[in-house]
Amino acid sequence: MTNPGTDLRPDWFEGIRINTPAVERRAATLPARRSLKKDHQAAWLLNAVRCIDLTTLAGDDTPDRVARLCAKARQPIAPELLQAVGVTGLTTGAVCVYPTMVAPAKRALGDSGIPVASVATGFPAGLMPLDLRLAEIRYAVDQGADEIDIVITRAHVLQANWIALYDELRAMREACGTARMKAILATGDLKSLENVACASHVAMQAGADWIKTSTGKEGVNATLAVSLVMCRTIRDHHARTGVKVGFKPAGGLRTAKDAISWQVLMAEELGRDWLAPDLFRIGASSLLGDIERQISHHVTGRYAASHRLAPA
Ligand SMILES: O=C[C@H](O)COP(=O)(O)O
Repeated sequence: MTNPGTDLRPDWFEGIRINTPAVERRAATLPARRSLKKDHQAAWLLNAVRCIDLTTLAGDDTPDRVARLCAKARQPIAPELLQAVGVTGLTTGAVCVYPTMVAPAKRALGDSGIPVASVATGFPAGLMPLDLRLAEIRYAVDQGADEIDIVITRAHVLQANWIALYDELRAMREACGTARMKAILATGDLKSLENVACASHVAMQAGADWIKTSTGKEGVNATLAVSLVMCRTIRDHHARTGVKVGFKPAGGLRTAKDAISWQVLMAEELGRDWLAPDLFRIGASSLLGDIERQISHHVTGRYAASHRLAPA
């Protein structure tokens, strides 16, 4: 399902005020929430794996590196561990690469059904003429990308130019064709939580299928406070339109604890529907290692019985 979007509706967000200390207090409690029973941690970690956009976005990426990444996406956790917990067919949610790496990724993923996401629109800064940014989207789609992770023009947000932001996002949405679109807000560049909320609303109104925090290249990337604000705008958009928009935190997520904290956020703020890859992705280049270590610990300790591994 794709988000059809709406007309630009500034009245949904203009004048929005955010109580930053309250947001930060609430975000700080999330990693320790009891809503996630310890007994079920392995299942939550396995769920995180299926929601990962396994990413390589480095200047020295090669088709060989991308092929290795795709092999990991197809088999993210050692088969003997999965066997021990009675899980089969686990893959990551997608792989995420630069546009010139889409074709090698498609080849390496074959008939696995794992989607290829491509960044586009002059990632990470987005400071290119719009026609070139749109051409880059069309190139990535032509190469076989199933999902496009676009970056917004931060200046439009900083100048509160919502019409310009909406128009560029609409054009990007159209260039994506049948590919699904993730709108990267680069929240670390946006100066305030109010700006994050306004940009989130505009992106959803313009038809973004997911809103995504960061490129991984900003000084500050995904934080729980920013994610909380974005999730509440998703909730608001859903209440107004009935459309469920997904969320993708990205940048700096490296630990199993991070994977759990963000899932608690999704479960508590948006509900269980937002714990599936259609509505939740974790953008990460180096999160799998720690998750696999923790699952290994669970398997070789007291979590080996598969009946204990269904999500709580
Ligand atoms: O979209 C994904 C990010 O670029 C990944 O950032 P990371 O390398 O900090 O995990």
